[in-house]
Amino acid sequence: MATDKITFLTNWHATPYHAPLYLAQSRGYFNDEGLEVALLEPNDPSDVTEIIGSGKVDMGFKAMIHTLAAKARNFPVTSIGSLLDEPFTGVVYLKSSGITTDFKSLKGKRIGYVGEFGKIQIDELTKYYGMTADDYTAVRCGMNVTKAIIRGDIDAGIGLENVQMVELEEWLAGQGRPRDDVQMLRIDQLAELGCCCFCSILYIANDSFLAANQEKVGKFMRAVKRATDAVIADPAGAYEEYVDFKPVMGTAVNRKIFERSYAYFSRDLKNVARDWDKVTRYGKRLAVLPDGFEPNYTNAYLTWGLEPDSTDPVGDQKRMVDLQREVAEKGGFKRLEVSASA
Ligand SMILES: Cc1ncc(COP(=O)(O)O)c(C=O)c1O
Repeated sequence: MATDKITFLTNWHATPYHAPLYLAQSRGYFNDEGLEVALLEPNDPSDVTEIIGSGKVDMGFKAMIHTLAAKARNFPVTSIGSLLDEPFTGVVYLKSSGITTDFKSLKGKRIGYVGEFGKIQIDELTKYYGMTADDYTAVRCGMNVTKAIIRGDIDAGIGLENVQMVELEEWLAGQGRPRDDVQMLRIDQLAELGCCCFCSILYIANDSFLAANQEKVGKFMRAVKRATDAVIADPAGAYEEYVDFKPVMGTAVNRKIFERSYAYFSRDLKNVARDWDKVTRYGKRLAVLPDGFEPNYTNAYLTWGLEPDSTDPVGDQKRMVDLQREVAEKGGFKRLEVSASA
């Protein structure tokens, strides 16, 4: 039996930064485009590209590095747009762990990672800091990195500034401890990448599905763009609707995660060519991608005006640090005005 429904697998269990996807469903934006969409959640985030690449599911969300690696491993997928642009990712630790801003302080520590690539990234970094992969213990944690830090099972773990850091900040506050006891060693800075684009979260599609359903995919992207516009225009209202649809979003921690994710939403959903070039080079450096590998993305399904690329991506990152610090301290919804050429 066949179904006309588009199946869509998220990169993580339902999380606050998935708001545009769920809003497109709850407001009927998919239906307005004549689409029916089944939204699915993984239990192991490392399954996602394999499931989509093998055609068991049509579309989904995944980070850039995983999307590139999927193609290299013969799970053919293509990114057709961006959900989150460059959310800061790194080794998240509590000051009490003895870890400092010096990478070498990871020596002898237990570092949690989600699925696979976190370990590959840390292993590669150890070389630059005169260490080897045996100088620390890598612990695979799946979606439980925050819990493992709280339980003391690991000394630090790979996470996002707008998710795991927020969870730990709120846990610390609940214990009467200062929120800034949680810190991050940013992987992009340690690896001198100049952007956190390897962790940009993308809309991806199975290549055969894409080839056979171009019009449908264009409609899908129109629906999520409409929802993204709605989230950016009225984040508080959009979030209330998300809570109605997914009651688990209604916690204080999830509201904070949403505030901290707001600045990272891509407004035009564009795949940024410069970022793909950088991460393709990084993937080759990590030996995850072969020489001559061509990145798998297209903006062909984004049928609205795309914004010009930023003229100062490094400056944008610095301003983003300040903006996120302000949001962490004061709350609210703030976005960066990106410096773009006219
Ligand atoms: C968003 C995101 N999650 C998780 C990871 C860690 O990768 P893995 O889940 O394969 O360990 C990365 C690595 O870049 C990432 O960008």
